[in-house]
Formats: sequence, structure tokens, C-alpha cells
Amino acid sequence: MTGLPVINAVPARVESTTMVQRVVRALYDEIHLTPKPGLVDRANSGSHHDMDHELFMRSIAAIAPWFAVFYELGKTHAFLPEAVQLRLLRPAGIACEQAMFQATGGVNTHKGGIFALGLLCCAAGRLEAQGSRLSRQAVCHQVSLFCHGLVARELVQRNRQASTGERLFQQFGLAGARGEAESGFQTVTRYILPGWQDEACEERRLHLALLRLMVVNPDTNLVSRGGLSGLRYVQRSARQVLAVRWTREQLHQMDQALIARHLSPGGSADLLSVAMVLAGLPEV
Ligand SMILES: CC(C)(COP(=O)(O)OP(=O)(O)OC[C@H]1O[C@@H](n2cnc3c(N)ncnc32)[C@H](O[C@H]2O[C@H](COP(=O)(O)OP(=O)(O)OP(=O)(O)O)[C@@H](O)[C@H]2O)[C@@H]1O)[C@@H](O)C(=O)NCCC(=O)NCCS
Ligand SMILES: Nc1ncnc2[nH]cnc12
Repeated sequence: MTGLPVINAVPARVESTTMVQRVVRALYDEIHLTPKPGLVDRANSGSHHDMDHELFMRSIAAIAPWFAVFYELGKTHAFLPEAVQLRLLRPAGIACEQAMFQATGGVNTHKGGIFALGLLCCAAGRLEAQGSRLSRQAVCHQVSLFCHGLVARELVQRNRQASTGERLFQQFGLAGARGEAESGFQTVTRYILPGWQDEACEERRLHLALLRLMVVNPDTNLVSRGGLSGLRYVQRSARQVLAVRWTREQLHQMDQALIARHLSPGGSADLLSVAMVLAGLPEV
């Protein structure tokens, strides 16, 4: 691949048409959403001392062009077995992570987002090269086929504990981003998309989806920062907010509570971007 394709930042309010544009739009919409309990947004840095809104914008600009690469790799290898696709994708995924780290001075802003959204772009490229229509089910099924056996290969059998995810699997049996991808983003398709239209207002729709994700997602970020008690605290807090006709003030109060506990549901932020992309696809 000579050079990187130019991806213009999606102008505000332009309806995304391609999967790559949907993904880049979702990354911008996620960081724009404010407030987000424990997470970086336009108001504050949440529970992060090493990143802010501007750093996320720099990170998105650096990784955005790579989603077209992931899409093209899906097209190029569309007639190879799904089982080899992740191995063929990973070098580009790691190169994209390096572009992120270069843009952020070594801070991990979008590692999970690159993995999840990169897989979605690759799945879309494969399906479109095969002449198939994109649907939520078809794209998620492709991702689960790409990642079949990933948890067993990389987490169960792994004895060295290199990364956060690998350590947390050994300690708590949580499969993190790998398990979510291998399931075909089941947390999103089963618990978030069915109620996507429960709120008419776009901002409340995203807040509702994020709160619901915090209730159900076994977020390894929360566990790496606060153990299982940290995860349970966030799940309980989100459930309490959802029990009433919540307001932005309640979200702000939850934000302050998570910041005080240094808790950040970064995995749920990534899955919110996944949900935005999938919600834009036809169901079948
Ligand atoms: C496959 C990998 C991406 C797995 O990476 P890792 O071994 O670290 O495993 P996980 O921790 O499970 O996942 C990494 C990130 O995924 C997000 N995440 C966490 N839980 C979930 C979940 N249940 N579902 C989905 N996604 C989840 C999370 O990312 C977000 O949080 C990060 C920012 O928060 P912070 O607390 O500051 O994070 P740090 O502590 O700084 O992170 P560490 O550096 O310490 O880990 C930010 O990344 C958000 O995105 C998890 O951090 C990886 O091993 C891999 O293979 N990468 C190569 C790329 C690739 O293969 N691509 C192919 C397709 S393009
Ligand atoms: N807004 C955000 N804050 C912290 N971590 C994140 N990971 C993805 N989006 C994030």
C-alpha cells in the first residue's frame, strides 16, 4: 500500500455513507459527547491525568486514515478464509497504534477503538468485495469469524502477561476487547441496539447507550483501575441513574464520583463508537 489514503475529516452534520466515514464520524461523536462519567469529553479529562479532548482530536486525526487501509485489506483478502484475516490485518493494526502513540506522545487513547472499529472496516471491505449487502448481522458475524479462537489462543494459553488485557484475563477471566470481538460485539447487538431508538434526542440517545453499556460491559479498564469492586461500583451507579428520568446534572454528579475514584470506563466508550456505527447499518 503506497502511502496512506487521504481521509478528509467528516464535516459536521454530513451524513456518513461509507463504513470508513461512519467509523471516523463515530470517533468524533464519541469524544464530543459531554458529560461522560469518568471519560474525556469537552468539559474535562475524566479520570485521566495524561489525556484531554485536544489529545483525542489529535489521536483521531492520526488514526483516521488507517481505517481505509483496514477496509482495503478486507477487500484484498475477501476470498481467503476468514481465519487468516486477523493475522493479515494485525501489522496494519499495530502500525495504526504506533501512529496513535506518535500523535499522543505515547498515551493509549484508542487502542481498543482501533481494534474494534478496524475489524468492522475490514469486515465491510470483505463483504462488499464479495458483493454482499452490509447489515449489522453480516458485519458482526464476519468479525466473529475473523476472531474465532482469539481468546483461547492469546489469553487462555498465554503464560507471559504482557498487556493489561492478558493480565486481567489471568486474574479475573475477563476477555476484554478480544472477547467482545470474538462474540461479534454481542454486548452491543444484544443490549444496546434493540433500544437504540428509545430516546428521540441524539444526545440523550448516546447518553442512554453509554449508561446501558456501563451496566452490562465487563470493562477491563475499570477492573485494571479499581478491581472488580470498581467495575461493580460503576455498574451499580449507571443502573441507579437509569432507574429515573435522568438529567445532565445526574451525569455530571456520576462524572465527579468516578473521577474521585479514578475510574474510567474506556472500554464502554469504545463500544459506544461501535454501537453508533452498527446502528447506521440495516438490521438484515
Ligand atoms: C487485541 C488488543 C487490542 C488487546 O489489547 P490488550 O491486550 O490491552 O487487551 P484489552 O485491555 O482487553 O483491550 C485493550 C483496550 O480495549 C478497550 N476495552 C477494555 N475492555 C473492553 C471491553 N469489554 N470491550 C471492548 N473494549 C474494551 C480498552 O480501550 C480503551 O481504554 C483505553 C484508555 O483507558 P486507559 O485506562 O487510560 O488505558 P491504559 O491503562 O492506558 O491502557 P493500557 O495501555 O494500560 O492497556 C483506550 O485504549 C481505549 O480504547 C482497553 O484498553 C491488542 O493486543 C492488539 O492486538 N492490538 C493490535 C491491533 C490489532 O490487532 N488490530 C486488528 C484490527 S485493526
Ligand atoms: N472519551 C474517552 N475517555 C477515555 N478513554 C476513552 N477511550 C475511548 N474514548 C475515551
